Amino acid sequence: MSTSLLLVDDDRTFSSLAASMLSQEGFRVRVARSLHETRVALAAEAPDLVVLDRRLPDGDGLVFLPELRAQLPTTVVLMVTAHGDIESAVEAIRAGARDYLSKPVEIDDLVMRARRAASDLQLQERLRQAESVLEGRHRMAESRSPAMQRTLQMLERIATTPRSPVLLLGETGTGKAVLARHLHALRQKQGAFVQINCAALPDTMMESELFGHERGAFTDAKTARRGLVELASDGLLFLDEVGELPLALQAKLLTFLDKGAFRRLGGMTELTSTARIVAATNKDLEAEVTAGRFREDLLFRLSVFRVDVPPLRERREDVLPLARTLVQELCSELGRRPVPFSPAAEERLVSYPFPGNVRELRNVLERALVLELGPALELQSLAKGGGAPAAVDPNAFSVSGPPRPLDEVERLYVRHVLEQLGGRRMEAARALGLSYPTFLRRLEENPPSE
Ligand SMILES: Nc1ncnc2c1ncn2[C@@H]1O[C@H](COP(=O)(O)OP(=O)(O)OP(=O)(O)O)[C@@H](O)[C@H]1O
Repeated sequence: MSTSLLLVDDDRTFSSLAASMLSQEGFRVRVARSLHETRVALAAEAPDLVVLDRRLPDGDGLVFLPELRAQLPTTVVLMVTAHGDIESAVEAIRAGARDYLSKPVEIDDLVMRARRAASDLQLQERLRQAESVLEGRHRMAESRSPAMQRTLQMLERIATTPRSPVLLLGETGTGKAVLARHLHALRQKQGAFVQINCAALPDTMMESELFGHERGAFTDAKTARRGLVELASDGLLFLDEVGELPLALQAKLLTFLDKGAFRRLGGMTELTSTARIVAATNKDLEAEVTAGRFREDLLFRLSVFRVDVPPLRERREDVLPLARTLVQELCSELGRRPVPFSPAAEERLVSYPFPGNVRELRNVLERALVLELGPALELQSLAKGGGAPAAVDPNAFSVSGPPRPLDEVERLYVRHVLEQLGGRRMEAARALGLSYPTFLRRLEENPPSE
């Protein structure tokens, strides 16, 4: 999404020239020539950025600033003041303006400052998104099993070491992302926890996402952008599905791991970051090395600390406590009172193999909470198959009601296959004959009802 900007200025020549330059830079620009027009424009659509002149025909922009800030606290304001009027500039900053420009305003300067504000805004948005994705998904249930206890003790020791990389190995849905987050919390660092799925983006986008790009590095690169490696400095960068990282990027990651240094896409300057890298995979990386898809030297480098995350069937003691925690969490999301398990449901839970691990457990519970209406959860669906179906039964898929558009049916089918395979995404992609990135995209177009 491009940044929306409201330019408040009554000088017609200046405002139309500035508006056209800013539009060329990719901003969505509207112009207001008075405070009245500004109020109307703000009510119609909240802009990301406002460039606000002081002297307007029906009032003073600086007097209006507190009203604007109260109405739209996240909108960034650049104040335009008279030449040499330092006092107003200071007052504007105190009242919450991000920056100020003195008259006569150079259009290049205006564009540069607007660009800088926009890139700060995008950064905040990306961090907010990364955090909201994680929120509610990293709460770790208590674990009693010896297998998980060993894993957690190892993480505690690793947390005391400085920056060596960590490789989390385990089947899908075992909680590798949850453990990466836990390691970040144990380290008590100031930096952010940032995560990315290495299969989710095409190669060049992945490079720019990870290492950032300079302005003009490619056609759409209107502004320079910091990559996740920079954003996670003094924090932790979690690379999920690292086995899917393209070979060229594997080389770049290796250089970063060796030297802590990297270059943005299209950049000449060597930058540094103190992000700790934690990678995860459910693939056999040794086999990937043999097949020529994964660099052996990167595997060595990532393997300083290899942590096995046990599948749920090897830690049955954890199933019931986990199930109770997850039910509580799901009930609060659904705005319901917690529902207990019937004794038969508890038995089913401990004997079911959960090939999709904790993710499958969560899915089973969520479905039951929505579909079962009794006073206790029975989890009959676990009794029927005695295990997740080994293959997808296409006959089990039906769409009732009036004819639906083909893409909608396709989306429903993708979801259906994933459910039949107990939430195991890699297997679902394979069953559908889709590449993993394509599968993830289809899935995102069709989010589960969580
Ligand atoms: N110890 C735990 N406590 C609470 N929830 C957990 C725990 N472990 C896993 N989960 C939940 O199970 C689901 C899957 O966990 P997560 O995404 O961490 O698995 P993963 O091993 O990274 O999976 P994949 O390899 O498919 O990316 C998430 O909804 C997560 O919140």
